[in-house]
Amino acid sequence: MTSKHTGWPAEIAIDFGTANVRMIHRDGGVIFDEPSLCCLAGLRDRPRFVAAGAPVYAMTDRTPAGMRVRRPLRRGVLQDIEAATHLLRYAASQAIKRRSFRSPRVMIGLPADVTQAERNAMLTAAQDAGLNPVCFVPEPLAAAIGANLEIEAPQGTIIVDCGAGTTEVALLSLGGVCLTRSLRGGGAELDAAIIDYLHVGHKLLVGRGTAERIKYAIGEASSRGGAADPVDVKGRSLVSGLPTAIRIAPIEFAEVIERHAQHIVDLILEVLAQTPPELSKDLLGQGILLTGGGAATPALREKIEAGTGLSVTIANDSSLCVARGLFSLLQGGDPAN
Ligand SMILES: Nc1ncnc2c1ncn2[C@@H]1O[C@H](COP(=O)(O)OP(=O)(O)OP(=O)(O)O)[C@@H](O)[C@H]1O
Repeated sequence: MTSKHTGWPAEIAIDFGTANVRMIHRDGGVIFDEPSLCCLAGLRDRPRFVAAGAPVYAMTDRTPAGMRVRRPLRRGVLQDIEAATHLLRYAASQAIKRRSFRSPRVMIGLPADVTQAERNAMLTAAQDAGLNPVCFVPEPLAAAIGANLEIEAPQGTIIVDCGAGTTEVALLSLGGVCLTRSLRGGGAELDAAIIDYLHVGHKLLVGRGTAERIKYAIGEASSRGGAADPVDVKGRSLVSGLPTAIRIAPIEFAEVIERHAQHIVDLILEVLAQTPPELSKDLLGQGILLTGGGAATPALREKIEAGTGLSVTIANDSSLCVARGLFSLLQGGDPAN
């Protein structure tokens, strides 16, 4: 069936994020969901593919000389076409193992405010990986469809897609994006802020994976009402140079998390200030929907509610909203119709 959003039918769709890449098949749903990582070895001008996706997660920050873990996207933007091509080729080969399709028509989600250069870079990576032809879909639209929002209605809806490298706020109505603002930063920047805090405040050096786990632990503790439970943190002491473990009360990270959430609140306020009055009025009833993996960031919902006066809902399985929306678009429509 032809998708009304793309004009032609696609067999597979890709949600290529800063942290995770998901490949979705028209008949099989999400058939690949792994970290956006690629490991290459050897000469810089002629690198050899070692691994991509999930196996590379454990290699991060642990590679020997001559081997490098590369992240194709940074802050939501494709910055390493070579690594992206390897990762897409690997993802497609894993998917093809389970499905039989050749040179599939592909739909790729991109930030709504993507530049032509960024779009061209993604097109090159996909084509070099043997994925052709390619069409693009705005990610906030896919996220809204995946969250079962009635996007076709003549009614304003605000969606905030909280990814690892981008945070996008989009005002949607009548099946399209009316207004969008994005922050080239997301959950990965919060991880970096946690690393900085431990560095300066505790003279402890930790890696990105540890910082991300601290973030999850704080969120879990506060969701089960145990916000005071200390979090175990392991790393290298900057004073002794030795492996070190310390226990930290989550409250210590409150300021770091607050600063991160305030950037998102400011972005939403920017969109609200430019929203036409009829759509603005709709938001009093509709509220704001959070999607993306970062939607569960501790205290984010409360901070947005306090800053905007609007109700905030976190979508179910928020990190999979874009993938679910792309799946729906592959089938030529959206669940709202
Ligand atoms: N429970 C949680 N609490 C806080 N953050 C979370 C949680 N689960 C996932 N995240 C964060 O969500 C981010 C990944 O979300 P997602 O998969 O939507 O991003 P992405 O699509 O890869 O990135 P982008 O769209 O920005 O390029 C990571 O930064 C991760 O740490």
